[in-house]
Amino acid sequence: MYPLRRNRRLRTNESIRSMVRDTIISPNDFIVPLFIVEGKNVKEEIASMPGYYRYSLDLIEKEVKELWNMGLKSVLLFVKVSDDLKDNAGTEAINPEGLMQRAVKTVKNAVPHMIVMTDVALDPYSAYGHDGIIADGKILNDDTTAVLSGMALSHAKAGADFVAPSDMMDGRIFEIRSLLEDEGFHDTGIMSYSAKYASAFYGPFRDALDSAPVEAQNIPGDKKTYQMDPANRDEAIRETLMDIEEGADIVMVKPGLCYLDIVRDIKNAVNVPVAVYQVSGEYAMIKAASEKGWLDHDAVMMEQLTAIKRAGANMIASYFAKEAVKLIS
Ligand SMILES: NCc1[nH]cc(CCC(=O)O)c1CC(=O)O
Ligand SMILES: [Mg+2]
Repeated sequence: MYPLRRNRRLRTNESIRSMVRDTIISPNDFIVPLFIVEGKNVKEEIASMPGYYRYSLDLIEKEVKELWNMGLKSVLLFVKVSDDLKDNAGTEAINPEGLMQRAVKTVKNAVPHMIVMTDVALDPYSAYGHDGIIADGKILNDDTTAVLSGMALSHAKAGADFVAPSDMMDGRIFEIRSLLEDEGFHDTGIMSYSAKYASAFYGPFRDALDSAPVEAQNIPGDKKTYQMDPANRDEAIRETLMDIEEGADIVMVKPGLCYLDIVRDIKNAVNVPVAVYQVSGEYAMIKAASEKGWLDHDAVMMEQLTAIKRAGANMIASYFAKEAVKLIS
């Protein structure tokens, strides 16, 4: 009881605060998302993600070497596909000479020990911006998972360390794991976007890849029939436990900040590493508010990353990875 207990004693100065601090951000915490485009010498800033760029393959080499030298150990690759290669079947997604497949080789060549993760989903390849094949007013689940497993296999063949299915079709982890095992890719891991919500915070990402879903064939221009309802909590545990049973090595909660209750629920419920994706809209909010002078950029960035880790994240996919590591080193 007060005055025997005075909580402020442990906050007296930075020395004692650092000794009692629970959560420390380090370069090992991060997965760095990278946006890749065709072309040469391309480094274009994404309008709704100030300070974040799309790179052509020749410049990606230099970028991943820089990341590695900063202590960052993992990248998550996304490709921007030109409109003429998009269709309803995701044909280009399994092209062994596609941009993603070449990107994996480029990164592994440049920095062999960098953990390369690849996005597995049809939306960048879909004429409709959907993560699945569409027909008769529906997103076809099982036809889609058949393509996704082929896509994952082609990434594994290119040298990906982990494939990261971000689509939320049912059963895709099982389909992918089974095909990877059948084809001898026992060591290729799966990081599953297992609890991914139908969030409005993905807007800037869809600008980055020109992949926003459109209304077509009686299907609305949103992803609510496959991504989760932000109102639901227990469903996130069900989704996550199923993906672990189906063979996921790492599970993920996405987005981050608004879903930290889910992160903690899942952290308590599973015994595999939990990743959190601090998504494009979360990045954009901090950039916009700090450009206006309304928030302290670095302080808010570190506070949010710390909160995500404190909630239970073993790793964080974040567009702030480089800036955060620069700040703490
Ligand atoms: N399957 C696509 C995918 N993979 C990662 C993100 C969002 C990432 C971000 O906003 O930073 C999305 C967008 C979506 O589901 O529409
Ligand atoms: Mg699922």
